[in-house]
Amino acid sequence: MAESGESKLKLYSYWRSSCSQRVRIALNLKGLDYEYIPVNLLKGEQKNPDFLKLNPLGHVPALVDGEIVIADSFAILMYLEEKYPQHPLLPSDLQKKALNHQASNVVCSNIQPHQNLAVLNFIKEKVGPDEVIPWVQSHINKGFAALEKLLKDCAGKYATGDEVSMADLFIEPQILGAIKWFNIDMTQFPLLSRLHEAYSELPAFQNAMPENQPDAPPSSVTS
Ligand SMILES: N[C@@H](CCC(=O)N[C@@H](CS)C(=O)NCC(=O)O)C(=O)O
Repeated sequence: MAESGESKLKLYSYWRSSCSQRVRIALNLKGLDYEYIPVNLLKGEQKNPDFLKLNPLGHVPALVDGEIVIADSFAILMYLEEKYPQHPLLPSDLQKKALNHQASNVVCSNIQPHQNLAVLNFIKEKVGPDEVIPWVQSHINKGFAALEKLLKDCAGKYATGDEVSMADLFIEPQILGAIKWFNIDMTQFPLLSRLHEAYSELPAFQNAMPENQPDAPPSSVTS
């Protein structure tokens, strides 16, 4: 909740954006009320001058907290963690904390950048439309195989133990996208498949799902 005298948090988001979904989950877990401001990536609204003032890279998400503007989901999560410590996203155990950073970075540095809209449009145009899906699949498969190995000895109910932590916020949106948009065969990844099932039970994750966002088209509920 916004404290009295403080303005409500604003999240610039796109319903299908996995990076935005990470932040939506964090806000839900921490019980923070926020205003959802849609940025339609397919219409190119991320390149509008007003939005570029918030993030010169022209990417969602961006979070505005009073006078403070932060873009990049990792930076936003770190900010939320310090300013709103309820429901911590990082364990105090140093090794587990490092593992959370590493697993999160597998998704945000080694998988998601390869499937970004601008990258896919570039491949479609310069290489060929048939190469788009194989390109993304190769990066998702490589990253998911690494996550299976990385997490095999430490996963509990969730990625790094029995509490939801930061790695989970990166993993679930990536799995959803892999299944929904990139036709990944998840039977190759039993641990990630099990985690995906566990996340589907949690209201903070359910409410952050793409189809539950105000800018999701009605057809997305069944697609
Ligand atoms: N590292 C950034 C990446 C942000 C990013 O790539 N966002 C995508 C959506 S998930 C985007 O806005 N793409 C717009 C485009 O490619 O034009 C983060 O984690 O927030």
